[in-house]
Amino acid sequence: METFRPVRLVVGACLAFALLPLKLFMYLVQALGSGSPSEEDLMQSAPEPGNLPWFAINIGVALGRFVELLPNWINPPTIQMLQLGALAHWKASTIKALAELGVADLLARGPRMSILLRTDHPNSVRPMLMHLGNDSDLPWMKLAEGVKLGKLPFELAWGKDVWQYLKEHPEREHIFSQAMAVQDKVAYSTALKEYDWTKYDEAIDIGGAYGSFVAALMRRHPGMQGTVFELPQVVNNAKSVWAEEHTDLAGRISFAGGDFFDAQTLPRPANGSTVYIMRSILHDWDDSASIRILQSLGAVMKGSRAKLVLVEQVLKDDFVNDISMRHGFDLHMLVACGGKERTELEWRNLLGRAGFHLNKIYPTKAMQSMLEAELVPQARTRRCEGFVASRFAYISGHA
Ligand SMILES: C[S@@+](CC[C@H](N)C(=O)[O-])C[C@H]1O[C@@H](n2cnc3c(N)ncnc32)[C@H](O)[C@@H]1O
Repeated sequence: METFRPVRLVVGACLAFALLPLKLFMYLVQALGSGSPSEEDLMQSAPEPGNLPWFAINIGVALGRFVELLPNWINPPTIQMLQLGALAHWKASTIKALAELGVADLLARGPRMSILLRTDHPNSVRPMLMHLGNDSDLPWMKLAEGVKLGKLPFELAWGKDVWQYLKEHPEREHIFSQAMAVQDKVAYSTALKEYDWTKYDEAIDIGGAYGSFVAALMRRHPGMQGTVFELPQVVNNAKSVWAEEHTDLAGRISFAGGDFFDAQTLPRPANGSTVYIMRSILHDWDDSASIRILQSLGAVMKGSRAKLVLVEQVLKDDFVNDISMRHGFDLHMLVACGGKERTELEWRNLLGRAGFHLNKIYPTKAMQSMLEAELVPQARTRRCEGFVASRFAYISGHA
């Protein structure tokens, strides 16, 4: 039987009150430091956690986890479970409804509310919340049914896979591609800083949506050429976006439409040093589809010195006590497209099975890491396969 322990209440309340002066102190420092922020400050301010030192980020994360656990000391388990199961959903649904309805735009001239939901804020998360709301809520409701039937929740909800759905609803596809650019706003420039991109003079972004990542990369490295490779209908929109938003990069960018399962349509590397980038691509797909994508990329990289950089999450092996965004996305990928987030070992195995070697993982101060990989020369792959086969024969012989 569950009991509500008064001791917990007292300890929890003490801890909460102990944190209050700290919070007040932080508000005071903020107020003294900047005064009341003007409309212009709010519109232009783009906080850059990428500039914070690692120790500050680690302390922040640890403090955050600690504070997150405080309600567990105060609320009885029944309330906690209801909050997790219902309140969290109601809060999220309200915010997604505000995003879809454009309420923050309507309030722009009124009290300063929900500024990050405004369409015109440089760090607006509105398209991401619109995608997560309108397109993804229904599939989430089909999670239990999907598990029972062994079917993808997205397909149960909409009758087709996410890529076909987006193709048939161009207005939702536009929101989805804009939502992908939100990754640059929440991940800031950390992926651009934590890896040495100067060794490349060409970057080919495979499944690059509207090319926001490659644009930021090219701006940072003025000698770099770029290519956005996408589905034909997306690449057409990408061209219009570049004609409006990235005119400073005109002449250095190319566009190619195709299908990353078909090597014939993929851009080949130029003579210099090329990096193929796949950001948030393989987490959309299960292992067998991911291997097919990697293999078609391997076919065009063959014989060149090109490298592959995946920008993806790397899950920790133990996820006890960690119902974080990372694991939330792991489930979301399953719901939305049958994909998954992967641990380091899973990435290493996946790349290995497709003929790549994972050189190194570069963590960033955002959720994603950069995984640098290169194609293993065929002779070496065959030697490895031979070695594995001989070991297998040896083990079977002794079993
Ligand atoms: C999760 S989004 C990532 C977009 C982009 N890399 C980013 O991080 O902003 C996946 C992208 O893959 C593209 N895509 C899906 N299937 C594709 C295919 N068969 N060939 C090429 N691109 C594809 C989608 O259009 C979409 O833009």
